[in-house]
Amino acid sequence: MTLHAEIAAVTDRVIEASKQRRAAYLDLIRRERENGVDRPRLGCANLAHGYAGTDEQRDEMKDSRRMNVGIVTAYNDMLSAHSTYYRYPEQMKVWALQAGITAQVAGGVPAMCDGVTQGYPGMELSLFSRDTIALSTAVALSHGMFEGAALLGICDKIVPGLLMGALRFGHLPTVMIPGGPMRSGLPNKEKARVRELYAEGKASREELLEAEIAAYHSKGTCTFYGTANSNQMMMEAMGLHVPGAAFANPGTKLRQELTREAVQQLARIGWEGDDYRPLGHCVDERAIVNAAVVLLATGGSTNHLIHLPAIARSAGIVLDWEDFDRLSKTVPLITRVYPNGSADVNMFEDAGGPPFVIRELTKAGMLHDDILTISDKGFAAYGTKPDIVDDKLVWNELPEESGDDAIVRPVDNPFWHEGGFRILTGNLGRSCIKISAVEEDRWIIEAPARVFSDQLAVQEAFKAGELDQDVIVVVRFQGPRANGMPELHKLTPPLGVLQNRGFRVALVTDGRMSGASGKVPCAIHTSPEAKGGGPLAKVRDGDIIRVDAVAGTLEAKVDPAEWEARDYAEAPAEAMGTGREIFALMRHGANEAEQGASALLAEADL
Ligand SMILES: O=C(O)[C@H](O)[C@@H](O)[C@H](O)[C@H](O)COP(=O)(O)O
Ligand code: SF4
Repeated sequence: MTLHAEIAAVTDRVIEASKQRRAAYLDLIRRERENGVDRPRLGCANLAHGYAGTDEQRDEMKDSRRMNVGIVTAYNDMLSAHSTYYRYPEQMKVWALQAGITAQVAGGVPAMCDGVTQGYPGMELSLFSRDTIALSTAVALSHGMFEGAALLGICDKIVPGLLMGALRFGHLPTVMIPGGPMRSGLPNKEKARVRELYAEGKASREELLEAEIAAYHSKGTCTFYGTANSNQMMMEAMGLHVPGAAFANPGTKLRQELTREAVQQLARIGWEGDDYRPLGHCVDERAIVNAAVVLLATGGSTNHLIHLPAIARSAGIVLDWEDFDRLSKTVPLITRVYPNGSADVNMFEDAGGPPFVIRELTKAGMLHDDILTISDKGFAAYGTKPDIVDDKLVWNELPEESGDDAIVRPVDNPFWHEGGFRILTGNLGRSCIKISAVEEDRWIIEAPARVFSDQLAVQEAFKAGELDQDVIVVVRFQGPRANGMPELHKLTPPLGVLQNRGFRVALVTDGRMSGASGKVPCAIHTSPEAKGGGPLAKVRDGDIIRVDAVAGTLEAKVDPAEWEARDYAEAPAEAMGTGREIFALMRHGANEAEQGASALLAEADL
């Protein structure tokens, strides 16, 4: 397969931009393998402490020829997606012994459910929970007791955080182990309809709660194609899962066997054997470009415009929004999964799922098919479908045709000839917009601004009928250094109602939206952020603003001399409560969204 010229050119740009950092990273993980903290170097007391917690396996663990796997788990009952991990370590320890290795829980990491905190103060810890997870992963693996790692995480910031931490131990072979989506409940579009009725006072709270519970009804990942499920698609394209593991439902034989295979595959790629596959070699510039390509081809979450650069930097790789913009102009949109359509991930999986996407993009030369995957079947395996036949895990070729061309299509018959992402630039800064879920007649919005400093005030203004007009809602001081860059997804229903009423509306913010946000045009991640002097701090009510996703511009149409002379609005005081005050260190040190919005990376000069 010949690689598409633009994919090759963007990859070369990433390689060039990463040269020094990547060389330093590869040297670090070489040194860590040769003389880092690991079991052979630990003293007897240290080892005794390390074995005591799993004394039932002490004899096997003392046999240092056996690989010991460190399990890092994000289990909790707050995320429906992660509640499925409850018994995983127990099972994995048994499967490890069967594979001639051992496994221990190296540590747990925190995980926030953005669905629970959406619209509430906890959401201001959401982005920084990613870096907290990275730190917790490093604490777990710093015990030096492991020759491999298994990372149990699925949702939004958890996969990025786990990878950011584990990549600093990139000398270890590492697999990502997903848990799968819950089965389909109330369709996402129906859920959104009831929300809009409630926002208009046409549905009761009881009716809304019933609809929400019918949508989010059991263990497993939510079924919309948001940040969590975008993670799974990207992990497949990076070859960090067992092939095709993304969307098998929890509690099924297939899910169990995929997890067993992950443990057994780790045993096969350990560093003593001749098939050593360290994480830091798997995650290279090509794997990162693969992740960006599948994100764009599937209309994935805009949060990955922040998380993927952060993951990349943790491996010495520099990826920026220009790379995304260029890839988006080349990579076609070949899936329609909510919010970019009405199907959910279970229907996407049944129609062909990630294997279909990977096979089709590979055939079109849009993916690097020579990356080092954790599977020894090679990258082509990620274009095949796992199944249980005669009680055994097998991989089958997919049918040539899509199982449903309203959900997933081949590259030569896409839903749209390009991905759904654009950079916007202008006198309001550098911003991102995802238009794959926005009607084409709303890609250019020009209207008077209404300016807010928090999302609750927007909801109050909506309820008071103050927004019933063409309007560009500006919500500023939502950047990482202001209040932790929360998602403003609770604004989707009121803005959607205004749009349904026929008004021309758009959102402009230095904050984020959810991967589940869709139909309203939103210019997000606007940088430099308002706090500290970004241009959004100059906007005033009534300014005419133009969001133009066709030309790629974001402008306040204000006389330049007046604009120049304007003062910056004062940032609100930093909030207290819900633990926000102890995250000040992460706010104060955060770099720009395009670099990952991370104090961790900024301070470590990554
Ligand atoms: O980026 C994402 O995918 C979102 O953060 C998602 O994880 C979050 O849970 C949303 O809030 C869910 O959508 P609803 O709030 O509409 O249920
Ligand atoms: S997808 Fe979002 S709402 Fe669903 S479990 Fe994960 S974090 Fe929570």
